Amino acid sequence: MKILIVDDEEMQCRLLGGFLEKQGYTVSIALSGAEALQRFSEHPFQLVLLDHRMPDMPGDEVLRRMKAVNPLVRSMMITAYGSVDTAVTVMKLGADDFLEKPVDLREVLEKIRRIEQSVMIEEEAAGVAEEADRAALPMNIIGESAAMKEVLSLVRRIAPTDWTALIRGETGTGKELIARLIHLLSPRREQPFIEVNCAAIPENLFESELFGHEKGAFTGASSSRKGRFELAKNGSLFLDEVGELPLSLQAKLLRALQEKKISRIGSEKEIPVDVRVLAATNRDLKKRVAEGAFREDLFYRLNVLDLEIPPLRRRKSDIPALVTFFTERYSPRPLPFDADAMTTLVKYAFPGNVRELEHMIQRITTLTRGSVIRAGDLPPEIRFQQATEQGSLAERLEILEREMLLSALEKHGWVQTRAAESLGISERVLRYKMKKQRISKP
Ligand SMILES: Nc1ncnc2c1ncn2[C@@H]1O[C@H](COP(=O)(O)OP(=O)(O)OP(=O)(O)O)[C@@H](O)[C@H]1O
Repeated sequence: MKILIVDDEEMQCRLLGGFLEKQGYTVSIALSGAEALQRFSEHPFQLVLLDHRMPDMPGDEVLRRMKAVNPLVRSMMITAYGSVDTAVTVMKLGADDFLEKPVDLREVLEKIRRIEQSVMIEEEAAGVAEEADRAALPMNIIGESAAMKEVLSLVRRIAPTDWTALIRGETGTGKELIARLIHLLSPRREQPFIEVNCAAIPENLFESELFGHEKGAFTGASSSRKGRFELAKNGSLFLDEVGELPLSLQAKLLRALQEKKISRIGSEKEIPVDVRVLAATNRDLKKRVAEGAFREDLFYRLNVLDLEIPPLRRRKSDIPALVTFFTERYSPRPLPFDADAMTTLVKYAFPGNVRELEHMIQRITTLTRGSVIRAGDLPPEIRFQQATEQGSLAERLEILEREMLLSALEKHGWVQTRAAESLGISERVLRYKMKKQRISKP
């Protein structure tokens, strides 16, 4: 992205310009409104950072004239602290965002990256990347809903870069799947994709897992071992559940990300590591930062690209496609869901998101003997939710009965005599109820 900084304070321009260049941006500076307009007419800048108050021309006037040349230019107004009371006023001046002096560099970076993301999305909407969007994905991902289409579109745009991405979303929404997709769409696709589940590794083993160790570095280190950073060399490192990373390790991770070098435990030698880091969390990391449980600097380092995967209940139009997709995956024979069953599923909130749906289909396809799945075949929690909303006593009892039958049968390895005994009914009654509830041994 090409950025123009306009401010009559030269020091301010140089400071900001130097910082943004280090972040990989192409930066030019102009020390007056007139100079800015001159430069703007000569170069296609995509973003302008403008001081609101300049001696020769107010910032908003400069911006107005720039927009006459290029209406798509993005802008941020820099205002003296407290001089413009609300963001709304700045937006009225025509800017996309604003910054207050003294400028906080990290804030600038965060805001610029947000603008970049929104530019990408807009270009997408304008059809710039329509062709790329139609190209098949290198893996099976269902994305029928507008929300998922937007996620996939953003993924296609950011995949070729080396930027770190923070993938946020509730459990089971598909964060890991998206991380793998980013890797497969990136120039690193032939290189390893290495996963680290930050919640699963005990704190005392973490450093060694991530950075490796030399022989004899600690008791039990009988041979030297590469850490996952090294294993991911030239590829991508996926830090799952990054919010669980112990504070003691956050500083070490940050250093590795900043310096792009690591040292194994027990060695002074620095090993360069070229990895792209993708992180995922189902926690509110900003809140963790506020609570002091997560380092703010690490958060900004990871959150260069912010990808949010919406929960399934907010993209219900994906449910039918996912149902078909998983049924085809798990059922050896065609097994359609009737309209009633599908409606029941679409109404359900899926607190466990796509993973819950996947497991449910896996279970149903093995348990059901019929050739069509009906609402009655759905697990009790799904039917029960419906029943609590609208069901009669008889319906609720039926659901409860099904749940009890299934759990007794599973508990007793589908030995009907024992299941019947545990339920306090005869085997004949059990068989009758199983037939009525369309339950058969998987
Ligand atoms: N859009 C999708 N299309 C097809 N399969 C999906 C989709 N989203 C998720 N899945 C499947 O759902 C399951 C859960 O996805 P995944 O493990 O990526 O979720 P997650 O958000 O990383 O979960 P967690 O937070 O628990 O780690 C996986 O088997 C994945 O393949």
